[in-house]
Amino acid sequence: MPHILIVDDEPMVAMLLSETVSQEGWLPVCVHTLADAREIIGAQSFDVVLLDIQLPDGSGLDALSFFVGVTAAPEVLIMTGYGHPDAAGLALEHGAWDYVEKPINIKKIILSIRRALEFRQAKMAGKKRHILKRNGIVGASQAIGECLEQMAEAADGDHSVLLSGETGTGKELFARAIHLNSQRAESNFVVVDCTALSETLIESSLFGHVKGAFTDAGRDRDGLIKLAHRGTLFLDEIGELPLEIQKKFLRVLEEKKFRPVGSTTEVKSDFRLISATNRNLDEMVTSGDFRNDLLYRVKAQKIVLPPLRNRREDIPELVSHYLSRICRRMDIEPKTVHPEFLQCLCDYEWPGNVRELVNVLDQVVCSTRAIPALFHKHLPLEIRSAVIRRQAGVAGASAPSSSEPGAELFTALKDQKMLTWQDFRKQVLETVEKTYFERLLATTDGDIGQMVKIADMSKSRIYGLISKHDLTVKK
Ligand SMILES: Nc1ncnc2c1ncn2[C@@H]1O[C@H](COP(=O)(O)OP(=O)(O)OP(=O)(O)O)[C@@H](O)[C@H]1O
Repeated sequence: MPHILIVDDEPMVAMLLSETVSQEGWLPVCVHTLADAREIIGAQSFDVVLLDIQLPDGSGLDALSFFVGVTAAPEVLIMTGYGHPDAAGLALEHGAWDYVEKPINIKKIILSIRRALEFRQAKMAGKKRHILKRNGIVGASQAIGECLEQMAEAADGDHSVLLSGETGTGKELFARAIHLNSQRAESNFVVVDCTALSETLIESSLFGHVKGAFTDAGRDRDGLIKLAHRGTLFLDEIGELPLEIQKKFLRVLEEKKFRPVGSTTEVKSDFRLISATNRNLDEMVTSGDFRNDLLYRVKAQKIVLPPLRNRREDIPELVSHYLSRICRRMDIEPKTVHPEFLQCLCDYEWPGNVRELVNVLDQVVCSTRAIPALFHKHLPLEIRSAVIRRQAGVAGASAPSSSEPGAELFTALKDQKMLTWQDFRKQVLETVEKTYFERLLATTDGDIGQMVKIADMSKSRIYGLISKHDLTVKK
């Protein structure tokens, strides 16, 4: 039910308006000062405000910018004294929906409120359309935010989109999200895995065939392109399409019609194309393995999905999202996660990106079904040792000269003052970590932007390590 705020200091006018509004089935609230209006609008949302100009604590006109500036701002109807055309014009210029002159003509004001409500409904419906369905895309990093913006832009249009990125970065997930948010969402999303189609089958899979077109063609069959009519065709790993098929597919893209294998008649399909690749198609064009004219057609918009190691700050959210999902699926209690477990996941390089992370979590949950808390030792050995090797790589890079922290540990080793391997490793890593961040601070003069770039780590993690070792920029 629409909520109407009436701001008028004349009790008779306020009462009359309130009764009229109620009779229309709308909910009125009356206040007599600007201060009260400001207070109530901060606490409750209204669809329309009927605002008098002359109020005991100021001018409605001056307060107009406040009303039209609040979140989910109401439509404002200014009530002016008779013969104040300037005030009416000013009100409209400053964002009022309409103005009515006093003394109030009930019919006129009801009509104006109705129109304001209709306009508002249409405006809200338009806004709702643009609220993105994330389709399970997790992450709040700047990199993912930029991809979501590009996804929204793609969903708004009907042009071809090329998604590129390493394996497991979410190309198919984003392709589905574009489709779901597009005007084609009600029709099919047809996936064509170009790596899974054999060269002999690819043509009939894409274009369909008629009965008798080849030995096994016992009946007519529609191809995937036809299935995508009015919907979206998703060509996964488009770089794998044989050159001969690329040529035929280019024609389909240009003319939106094609001939099924063995047929003499052309078939039409109105589909939107989204393609994905983890190969460099520009290089494939140079080497003659991909047609330039096709590339030009498939990448009206290109979205590059970042590898997980470049957005490590999303790892904790991904872990929590997938852990609860996996536990739900396996019908087991949710698990808690020890900081060291999470740290190790954040430090790993993730060559297989989110897919690899999901598989690792699956593996961990399977092997710890009855254990409620996950620790570092529950992670697969290859992940733990890869992280250690990576950190030791950093250690190697900052190989200790005798004047640097860390050097004494190596000297200790040379001098045969042996520690246990655990203690030695821990000390080396701690010292090397400190040395690395000391150097990083000195090299960048404490510029966090540069540190993020050089270390390839998130701001929060860098700040965390700097504070752990109590470091400051050395002048
Ligand atoms: N940002 C993300 N948020 C949540 N899940 C993600 C995200 N990115 C990828 N995934 C998950 O990772 C797995 C792999 O994603 P997807 O298949 O979309 O990757 P891809 O880039 O198409 O991989 P490939 O190139 O190997 O086909 C899926 O389970 C997907 O749901």
